[in-house]
Amino acid sequence: MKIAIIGAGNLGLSIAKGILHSNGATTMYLTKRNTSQIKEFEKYGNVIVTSDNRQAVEKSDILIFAVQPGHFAKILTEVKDLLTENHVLISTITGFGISKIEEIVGADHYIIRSMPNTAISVGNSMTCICSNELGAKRIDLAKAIFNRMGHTLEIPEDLMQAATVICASGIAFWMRLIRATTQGAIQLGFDAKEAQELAMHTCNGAASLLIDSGSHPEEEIDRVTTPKGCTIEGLNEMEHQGLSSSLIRGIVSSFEKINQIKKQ
Ligand SMILES: NC(=O)C1=CN([C@@H]2O[C@H](COP(=O)(O)OP(=O)(O)OC[C@H]3O[C@@H](n4cnc5c(N)ncnc54)[C@H](OP(=O)(O)O)[C@@H]3O)[C@@H](O)[C@H]2O)C=CC1
Ligand SMILES: O=C(O)[C@@H]1CCC=N1
Repeated sequence: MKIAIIGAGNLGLSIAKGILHSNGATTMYLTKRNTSQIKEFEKYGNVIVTSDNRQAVEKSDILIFAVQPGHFAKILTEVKDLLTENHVLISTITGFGISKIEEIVGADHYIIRSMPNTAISVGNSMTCICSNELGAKRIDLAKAIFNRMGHTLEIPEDLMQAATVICASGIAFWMRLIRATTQGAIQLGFDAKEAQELAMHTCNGAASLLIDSGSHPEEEIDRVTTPKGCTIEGLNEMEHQGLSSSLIRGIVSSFEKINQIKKQ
């Protein structure tokens, strides 16, 4: 597969690393205006770093756009005359709907919207995807690309903003929970490195339990909470302090913000 990542910033480079990690491309173009910080990627023989978006589009079949929303329309306009019937356009851009993409390049292209997260760099993204009418013919291809780098779920486009909050911003939310757990562990006597090791592997174990068993979180909680024991004591105190409520409120605030950004 010949892949171009237009906008090799935080997310674009995470995708590039995921693709390299999974040997997922025959050639990969990485573009940004200032290429000096990412030249090192050319040490991988099949990677070309350039600021020339048109060259990247001409030489690739799969185009993954990962620029800031304010830059996207200009870039699509810059390359639209080069788009052929073979190109698959995959946008990761927040709040930029399929209809807006079609307005610029036309509806006669395979257009996919995807919402991965930065864990794609280590092959463990949760990626939601949807497509335009024609793009439905390439959705399995897009799923295959993202499944090599984590887990994929096809969703209706009107859930894309919610998916951004849960999956993309979600990385930051879970990081803060891991960090807080680490701070608690330090207070209980572990050094900082061990505290983080304990926190992140326990987090990983909790998610793996649900993924492997398909069980509900409360079932797993019931298996841990000894009557009159320390777990239920801690859990109830966390809830008295608003743990679930603050998480839900944070998610809803994030969603309200994303909807404001979309209107701008
Ligand atoms: N970060 C995340 O976790 C996630 C981000 N997203 C979405 O992905 C998009 C990118 O986000 P993020 O990676 O954080 O943003 P960044 O600002 O880190 O990356 C955007 C990149 O685009 C490049 N760029 C700007 N203009 C051009 C241009 N004309 N041609 C080529 N490249 C250009 C910039 O580099 P330069 O200035 O050198 O050109 C920059 O490296 C956003 O729309 C965001 O909403 C979605 C899911 C997760
Ligand atoms: O914070 C943001 O607005 C973007 C979208 C999801 C991740 N980063």
